[in-house]
Amino acid sequence: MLSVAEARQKIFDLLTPVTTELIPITMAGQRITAQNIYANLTHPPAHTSSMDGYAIRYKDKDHYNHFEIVGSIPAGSIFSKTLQAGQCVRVFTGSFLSHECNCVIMQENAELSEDKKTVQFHEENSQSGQFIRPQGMDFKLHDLLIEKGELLTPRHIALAAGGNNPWIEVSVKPRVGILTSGNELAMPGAPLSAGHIINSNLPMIASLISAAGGEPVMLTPLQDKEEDLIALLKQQNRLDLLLTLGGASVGTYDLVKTALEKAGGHIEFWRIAMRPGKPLFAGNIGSVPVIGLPGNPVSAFVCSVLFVLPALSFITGQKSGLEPLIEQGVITVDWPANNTSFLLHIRSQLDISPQNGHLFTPFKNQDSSLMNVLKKSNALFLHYPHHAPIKAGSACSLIDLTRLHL
Ligand SMILES: Nc1nc2c(c(=O)[nH]1)N[C@H]1C(S)=C(S)[C@@H](COP(=O)(O)OP(=O)(O)OC[C@H]3O[C@@H](n4cnc5c(N)ncnc54)[C@H](O)[C@@H]3O)O[C@H]1N2
Ligand code: MOO
Repeated sequence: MLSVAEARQKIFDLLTPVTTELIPITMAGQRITAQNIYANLTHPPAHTSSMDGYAIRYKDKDHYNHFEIVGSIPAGSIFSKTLQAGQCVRVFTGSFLSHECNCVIMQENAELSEDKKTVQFHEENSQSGQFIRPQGMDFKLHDLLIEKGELLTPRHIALAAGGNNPWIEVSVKPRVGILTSGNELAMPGAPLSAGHIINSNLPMIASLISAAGGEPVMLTPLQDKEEDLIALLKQQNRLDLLLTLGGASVGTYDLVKTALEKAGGHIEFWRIAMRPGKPLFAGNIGSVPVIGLPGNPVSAFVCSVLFVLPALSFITGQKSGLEPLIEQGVITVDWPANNTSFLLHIRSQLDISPQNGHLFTPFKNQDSSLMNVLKKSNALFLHYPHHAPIKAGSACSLIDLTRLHL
């Protein structure tokens, strides 16, 4: 059976990066940059005041009791004169300053004369350059602001926009088809007959795809009927990735793999040495890569973390963010040996505090159908194959799901 790393590499080999598109900066939030973004101007464009007050020549500070006010620079305007000895100019936060203005005194430390033509400063310790943002302090023309492959968070959007980039080249959102099947499944809210359970995987995986920057394409849920599966699979040629859910195992009604082959598709591998998620398969139908997720909700979720999110990163060229990061945490309870050849992903509650660091507690019931345990789990503890029992207080590997916003 393949290891997780081998299976992930085989999935990458099936994938093709999406194309790119040019979109307005106002629409570019949460997208992945397809090109480096550069500064089209310098920011700030000039020396600017960071306070409301008066700008002076610092060298005049100790030589004058009263400074003559020779002008005012409201935001959006330019001061065209050059300050002479003993002169000052009224400034506001963001005012552009000429080069000889190298000290700003806050208005709280200034006393205007009655005729408002002069001002006296009561500030002992003013420094040269105080309350002045030098030209280009943030970035300079042609500076690299954001690299290709970065996720555009609101922080990135501020920088790209501030660098005067009205249009951004981004990766097209990958269209990810989601195909659920099973006679027992009814969508939330649909009439329920005896023997039915709710199709929770479809909403779960759709929300996971959206959260990861993809466009979920929810295909009509099917019954366990091979001909219907074949017909639907044959139509899927406009997707960047197809996820099937359920029917991946060995039961009489686990038809998805054979349906894929009969529809003209190909299975690259089936089964991996992990739990939950052992029956995962991957392949393709025409140009569309297919990942076959197991039907148990927890298995589908864990496989999505380990395989679907990295696949989306690969397709969009995202450099970091969706890869599950393996960290260390300290287990709070004794945990039995892993006597299997499977890498176990144990659902756990992780608590991070400055006093205790990363402490985690696995849930006792690790059944892969339990959505309630999954909801409470913010971490997956990696229990390696053939590992001895673990004592409380030992350091272990884990994946912090909150880092993936899951
Ligand atoms: N004899 C064996 N039986 C099973 C094996 C095995 O190796 N030998 N593997 C087990 C493992 S591990 C898993 S995981 C499951 C996966 O099976 P399938 O991928 O074939 O999934 P189904 O049989 O279709 O469903 C499993 C389980 O999940 C429920 N389910 C399915 N789809 C949904 C959905 N969209 N929303 C909510 N719940 C869903 C389904 O009702 C079943 O209860 O196989 C084991 N069996
Ligand atoms: O691997 Mo299954 O996914 O253990 O429930």
